[in-house]
Amino acid sequence: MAAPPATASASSWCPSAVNPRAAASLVVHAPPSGGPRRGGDRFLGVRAKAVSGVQSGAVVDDGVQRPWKLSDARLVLEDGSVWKAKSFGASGTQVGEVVFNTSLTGYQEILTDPSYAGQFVLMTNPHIGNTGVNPDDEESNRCFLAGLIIRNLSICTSNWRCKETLEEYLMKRNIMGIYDVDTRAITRRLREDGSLIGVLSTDQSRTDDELLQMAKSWKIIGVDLISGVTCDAPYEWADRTDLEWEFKKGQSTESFHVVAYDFGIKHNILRRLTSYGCKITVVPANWPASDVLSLKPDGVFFSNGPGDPAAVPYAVKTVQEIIGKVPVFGICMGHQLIGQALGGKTFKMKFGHHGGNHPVCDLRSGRVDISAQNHNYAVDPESLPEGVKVTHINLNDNSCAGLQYPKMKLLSLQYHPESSPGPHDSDLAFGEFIEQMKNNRL
Ligand SMILES: NC(=O)CC[C@H](N)C(=O)O
Repeated sequence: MAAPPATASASSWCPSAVNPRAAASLVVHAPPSGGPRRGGDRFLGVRAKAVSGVQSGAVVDDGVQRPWKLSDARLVLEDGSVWKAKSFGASGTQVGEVVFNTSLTGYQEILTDPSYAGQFVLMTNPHIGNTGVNPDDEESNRCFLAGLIIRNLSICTSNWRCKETLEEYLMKRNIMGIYDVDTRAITRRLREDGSLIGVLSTDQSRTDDELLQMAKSWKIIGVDLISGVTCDAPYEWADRTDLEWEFKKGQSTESFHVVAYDFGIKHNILRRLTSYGCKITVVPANWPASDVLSLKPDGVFFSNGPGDPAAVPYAVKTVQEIIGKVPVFGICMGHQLIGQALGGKTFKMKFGHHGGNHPVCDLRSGRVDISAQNHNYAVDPESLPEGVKVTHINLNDNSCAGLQYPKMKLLSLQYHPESSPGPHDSDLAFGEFIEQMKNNRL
């Protein structure tokens, strides 16, 4: 393992100063704290019970005896950078794509969003874990992501809904987490070089080179990740947003039967559709379009989901067979599949959009919403046929954030009107889908 740069200082860690691509060799980055910091390492005693290999006894590292461990995990990125960190949650070795999420909180919803399958989520907010975890904020029944990367793990939890700590939660679900790593430096690198594949390991017997080779030989583009997260069989969904939390005024009087394709669906999409008066049948990603249409639904919903939309031609074909026959609404992966089904192209973005603070403009009204986003791919509007309207753009980079094709009674959004986590500004999009189904009845 190469030694940290001799002149390691805050500025020498910035990607332009120490760029492993330029150096063409492994560059090791020590944890930013370099040892116990106020609060942070009092935590070691608490963690010792849960995490194997972390003891509060003296540790000899680099020939120096200290009462704490400098690091017990490594994140090795495909560009050759090695980031030493402390582990919490599961131990082991895991490969995935590293993306950064700019939400201030909502880590539990992020952990259970199936669209993160195959990815490590790095939270840019430095303080994570302070609200613990509760049974109500799950966005699916499992954590599908590769792991969680954070700067500081809160030493205590203080929320009236908290039932367990973030660490206990990750341990139970066998998900790896690391903290005490320079998340800001990694984020700057991802912004400069684009999303990177990484390997996270607590296994000291593996060399940095081995982990680097693992990262370099792993692929996420062109892989069908939907089949690993979709449900096995159809089911009915009837839960609405709890009245305690409901912010929509007025009760829905009319009821609509919606079939929702589960490409990795988030629970809050189902809750919001139900709150707007929908009765929902959820079907697996490979459910035949003919079976769905034979149910004579008022509308069909195409959900969010992980991975590359170009890697799931079966789903594109399904969308093609349904659009134009009944009103449809797509969110995120659903939006991308609609784009492809219309004959358009999707492409991989440099580092994607992940966070609850993305400004989106509805070009029809000029209204700007602050939105929740989580995607690495986008629809190329130039590739769409005439008549398809780009209704929304992301104001950070002008990328396509929404489509409408009145001829086909079709609406779609690249971002997440259901939020969870994130602002509720775009909730009215569900109302637009309802209006579309209403008008189709007339
Ligand atoms: N949230 C989602 O549906 C993600 C869509 C797609 N997997 C992407 O990364 O672009």
